[in-house]
Amino acid sequence: ASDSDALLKFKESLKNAIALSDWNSSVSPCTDKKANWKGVICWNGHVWGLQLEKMGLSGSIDVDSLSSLRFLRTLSFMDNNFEGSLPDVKELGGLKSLYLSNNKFSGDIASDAFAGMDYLKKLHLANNKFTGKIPESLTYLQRLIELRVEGNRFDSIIPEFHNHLNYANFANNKLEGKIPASLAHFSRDSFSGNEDLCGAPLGNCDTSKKLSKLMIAIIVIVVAAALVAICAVLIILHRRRKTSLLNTEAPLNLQKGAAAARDLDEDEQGSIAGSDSSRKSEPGKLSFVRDDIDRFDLQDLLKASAEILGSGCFGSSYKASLANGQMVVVKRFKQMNNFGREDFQEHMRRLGRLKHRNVLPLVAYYYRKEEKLLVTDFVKNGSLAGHLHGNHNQGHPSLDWPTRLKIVKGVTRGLAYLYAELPSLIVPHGHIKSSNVLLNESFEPLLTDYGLVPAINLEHAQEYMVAYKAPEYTQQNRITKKTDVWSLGMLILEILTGKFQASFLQQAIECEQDLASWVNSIEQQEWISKVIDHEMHDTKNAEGEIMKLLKISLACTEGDAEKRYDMKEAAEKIEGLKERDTDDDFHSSHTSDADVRSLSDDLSVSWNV
Ligand SMILES: Nc1ncnc2c1ncn2[C@@H]1O[C@H](COP(=O)(O)OP(=O)(O)OP(=O)(O)O)[C@@H](O)[C@H]1O
Repeated sequence: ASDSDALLKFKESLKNAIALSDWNSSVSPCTDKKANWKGVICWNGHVWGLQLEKMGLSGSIDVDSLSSLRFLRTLSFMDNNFEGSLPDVKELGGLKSLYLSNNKFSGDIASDAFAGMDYLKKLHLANNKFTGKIPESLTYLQRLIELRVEGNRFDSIIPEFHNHLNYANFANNKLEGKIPASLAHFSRDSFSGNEDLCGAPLGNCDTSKKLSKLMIAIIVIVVAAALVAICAVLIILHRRRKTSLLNTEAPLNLQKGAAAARDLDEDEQGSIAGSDSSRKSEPGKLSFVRDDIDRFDLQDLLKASAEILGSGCFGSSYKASLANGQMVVVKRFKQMNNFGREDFQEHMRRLGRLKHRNVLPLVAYYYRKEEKLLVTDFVKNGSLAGHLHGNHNQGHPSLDWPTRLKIVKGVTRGLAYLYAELPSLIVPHGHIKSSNVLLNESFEPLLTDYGLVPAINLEHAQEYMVAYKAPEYTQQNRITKKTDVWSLGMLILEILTGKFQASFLQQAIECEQDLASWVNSIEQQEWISKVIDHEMHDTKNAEGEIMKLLKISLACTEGDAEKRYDMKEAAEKIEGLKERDTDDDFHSSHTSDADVRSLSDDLSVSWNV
């Protein structure tokens, strides 16, 4: 069967495959390197990979159909809703990488589940509900270099690995016993959250620890038994008293709604504060950080008709239409426990005070220990990502150069404002990417998801947030005041090339270069013909300015942070750009950075960083 038939058959077994609506037999999935179907990665006209992430997919994974894709080397189904046992992946013997993290797969994995997968280099099974033993067959895959199984329910001991893993993560399972010597060089984080694991890099496996645990267990049982006895006595006394009152009392009416609201607020203990931290508890209330909008409460949100906008790396975002016609977006954050309640409220109020035409204001928040909600206005024109990579398939015109320049300038002004207003944050934005740039009716950009790095659990932030994809983090484990500038540069490259920076997804497909290295690998004379997005029509009299912006974006994405522009320089250069080349610099496509015009009059930010 052709690749097209195989994929269409594979799609039949998926549920909720709305995102794959462009998969149809009228066009083949691949033309040479170019993929015509969403989520398909092509090589020489063949399907080389599938990257079906964050699509809300469920159903079953039809491995049989995939096995007829002869060139299939990489598969990712991360961040979906797949359930049930691990698919029979060993049928796909040519796979080099397999990413199944963040689904709901469950059950034991057969010991030979990966037998014969001799090309497998990377395997991610994290954050599912797998149980039982870590499959033995993994330990013999000679090419395996990266293994992530954290956040499951694997138990028993970790087997000895006979291969050379560069990275492994077993954290947050129920593993026990001594860590095998072959894995002892990994960091403690790779094993944390397994109570009964011991040996390097964790503590010694001494028996006294086991004994003291036993003692603690005995004490706990004795204390619990005593408490039960006391409670029993109290209940008997209370019942006696109650029977005497029953004759006079009206029947108790437990309203369902009230009970539900209490459930939702069970850890609130009535202490959600509003904009005034001293305000008394108001369970079930949203905390508003702005005064200029009509208030609504959590119940209104729960009752509103809601539409899921997408699931990002923190949780899902919903558009809610309130009874009064107001439309808001509610974003749920699960991994946001870095701050205690007080500090969280303080931080939200700080973000709530921000006011700039290119910064989407926070409207309200809701605090629970396990989950936070952030509420913003709904922005009708959607995200820049949608306009760059999706909408024109659905009949929307692509963005022209003047609009792209306007967006770049707006984003830069918004970012410069965040730098000025949040000087204590190393990365005042921290998560700049095209889905976090929303466009209003006149295509003025609005930054969202800013200022959140300090609130997000560090491990989660390190894995998913854009700031942590910067070279200074990947190479030297640090982020700096210039890190957001790198993200800005990457965003500008995406805007100019129309290409998506794949490494911003949880995993970079192996052959994918980053955009900056790709542009750098091409001769400058060829940039206009090869690099810039041809959907950006009518660029004839603007090529000089486009070249300048490309150079600025490369200076912003410079790998060596020392040499990289700082925010002030980047903003000045960008402000200097014009929609059209003037006569003077019409032939300036090879001008040096020094020629790029500097400080413009309308740079209105005060620099206090
Ligand atoms: N206020 C808003 N108005 C309109 N669309 C929005 C709004 N906020 C988010 N969106 C869109 O909803 C979708 C889901 O957003 P969400 O923030 O949950 O995920 P994301 O931006 O894709 O990833 P991440 O969680 O990493 O930020 C995105 O396409 C985003 O552009």
